[in-house]
Amino acid sequence: MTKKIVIAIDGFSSCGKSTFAKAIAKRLNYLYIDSGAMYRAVTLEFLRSGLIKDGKVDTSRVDEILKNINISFSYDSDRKEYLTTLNGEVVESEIRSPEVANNVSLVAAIPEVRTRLVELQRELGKEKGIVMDGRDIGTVVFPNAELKIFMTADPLVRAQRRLKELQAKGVDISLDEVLSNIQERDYLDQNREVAPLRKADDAVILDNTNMTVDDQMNWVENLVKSVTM
Ligand SMILES: Nc1ncnc2c1ncn2[C@@H]1O[C@H](COP(=O)(O)OP(=O)(O)OP(=O)(O)O)[C@@H](O)[C@H]1O
Ligand SMILES: Nc1ccn([C@@H]2O[C@H](COP(=O)(O)O)[C@@H](O)[C@H]2O)c(=O)n1
Repeated sequence: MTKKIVIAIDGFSSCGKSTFAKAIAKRLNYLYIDSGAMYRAVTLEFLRSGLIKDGKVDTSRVDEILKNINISFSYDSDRKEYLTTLNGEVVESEIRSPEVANNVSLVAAIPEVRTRLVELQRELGKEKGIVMDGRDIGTVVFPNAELKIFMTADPLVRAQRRLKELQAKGVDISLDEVLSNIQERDYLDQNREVAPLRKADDAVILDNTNMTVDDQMNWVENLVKSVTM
């Protein structure tokens, strides 16, 4: 009999956290939660409400909007995808837009936003049997997670992977633009005052620059066994 655990995956932008987290969740039949999608959904709502102008957030209406926001996830078995829902609307492609990517780290630095989302994330993980990826999952959201992984990869390799993905979706963007967004988000995420991106002391580092997803699954197998048996 194996015990259900919490697996926290943190790391830099676009290094493959969600790809890896989804594969682990599928293997273990666990719930997968993309905490970045929650910050992206809040950013989309702020943009739609006109709260973000010239790289600044009008903080006077943040509390009011957060009070009325509803974010949830569903698994679409036809598309074999997890879909993020904002106030009843599936916003999976909208939250991946360059506009959201360019503003999300600004929004994620607002303490009220983090308080609200951490509360939701803890609620989702209270039954365990969950893999959650993000920036502060092992340090703040689930400091007692049984398995913590901190992911990294060469920034240029990350940008090339992301570019390929965006181009396949028909997004017109250059490698330089993708790379500078990744580097800017890494900088803002590591240097904000509240819950900055950092490796938890008890996290295991995974650099997947030269690894396939299958290599990563082989790498994690014994780690999972060691904490679930
Ligand atoms: N080991 C790998 N080898 C090659 N490509 C990969 C690997 N892991 C993930 N990818 C690809 O890299 C891109 C980014 O992966 P993913 O979206 O999982 O990253 P992420 O860390 O969750 O990103 P974000 O920080 O934006 O949420 C995707 O196109 C994915 O298919
Ligand atoms: N736990 C988290 C998760 C994400 N963020 C912020 O959201 C941005 C988007 O996340 P992705 O995982 O989709 O890249 C990210 O750059 C962070 O600013 C966060 O702060 N905490």
